[in-house]
Amino acid sequence: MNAPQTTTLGKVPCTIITGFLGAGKTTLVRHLLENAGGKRLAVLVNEFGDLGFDGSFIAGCGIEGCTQDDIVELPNGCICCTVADDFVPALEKLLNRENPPQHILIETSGLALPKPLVKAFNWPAIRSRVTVDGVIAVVDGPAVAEGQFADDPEALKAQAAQDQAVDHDNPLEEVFEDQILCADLILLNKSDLVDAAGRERVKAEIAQHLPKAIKVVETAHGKVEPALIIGLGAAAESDLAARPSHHGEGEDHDHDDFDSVALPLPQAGSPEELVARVAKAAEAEGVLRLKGFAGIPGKPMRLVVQGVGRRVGHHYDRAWGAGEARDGRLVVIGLKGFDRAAVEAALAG
Ligand SMILES: Nc1nc2c(ncn2[C@@H]2O[C@H](COP(=O)(O)OP(=O)(O)OP(=O)(O)O)[C@@H](O)[C@H]2O)c(=O)[nH]1
Repeated sequence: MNAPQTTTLGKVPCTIITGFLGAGKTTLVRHLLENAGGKRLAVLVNEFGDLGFDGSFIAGCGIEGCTQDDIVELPNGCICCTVADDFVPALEKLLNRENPPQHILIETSGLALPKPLVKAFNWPAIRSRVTVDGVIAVVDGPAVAEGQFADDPEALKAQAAQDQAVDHDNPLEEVFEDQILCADLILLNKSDLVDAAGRERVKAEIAQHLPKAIKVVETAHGKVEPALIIGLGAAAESDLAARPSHHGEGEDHDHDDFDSVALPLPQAGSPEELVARVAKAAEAEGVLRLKGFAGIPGKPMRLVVQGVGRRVGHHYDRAWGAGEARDGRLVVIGLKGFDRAAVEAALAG
């Protein structure tokens, strides 16, 4: 392959939004769409679970000027591993539109590594047409504060004592590190759930993982001035060496560490009852993320349930369509071998 061009002139800028499961990527994308200031945006959204949930959630938001065509779903698991089959063709399709977007937001799945995606911008088919304007890593403040991505300190100590290069054996930590190491800007999100001391601890933890200083901006519900995110002009595809990764050239990203399943979510008598069931499911060994929707008898709206770690939230997002089956569904993502039986038992009530 020839050396990548470094000019960004005439290219459509793309912002890659990365961040662990449930960190707040979709929330940020919605905020950016709502505050696009007249700019024609399009969104490519990739999910690990097969529910097509994030896409429907963004598309159903009723944002003015944002049509169904502007939201493209890439549901095949993990964008970083399906670059040739899914990502490049989807991007070309957007660029070939009669009225192409002025800026493209790409929301990766929470388990995707951003670097292979940045690299894909050097593919001959697209490299003269698009550039990575910036990679934004959304960090789940409370999850980091609670040590979710911390390695087992005993294991690290043992490795160091044996003079072995310190290698993370924690798939959560590896994904987290790869995501922040690729970033041009980090959003410390869910700042409303962490006190000031906690936020400082999280920043120190982030800094510990980074070889260079990257700006960290505190956000709640992804509310950030869009100009901070859009228009960074990073041309990240020409700057790959500055973005180290745990996963080397040609090395496969090990999805075998994680598992996902879509389960039916039976109706419950009340939102509280449904949330209680989902919260119980969230406690099952190895579960990382739950999201889905269900019907509540007598309610014309569908109820969305979101679990990140053990925190479960809910809200009504839209009315059920006329004749639409009110079958609830829940995507559960966890570490390989998570306790599916316990999840199913919890959901059955
Ligand atoms: N309290 C609080 N909740 C938040 C914040 N940002 C997002 N959430 C909630 O966290 C949950 C996950 O948010 P999403 O935006 O769906 O996260 P995501 O990163 O897109 O999730 P995946 O696509 O599954 O990886 C939702 O219930 C959000 O409402 C925040 O700043 N504060």
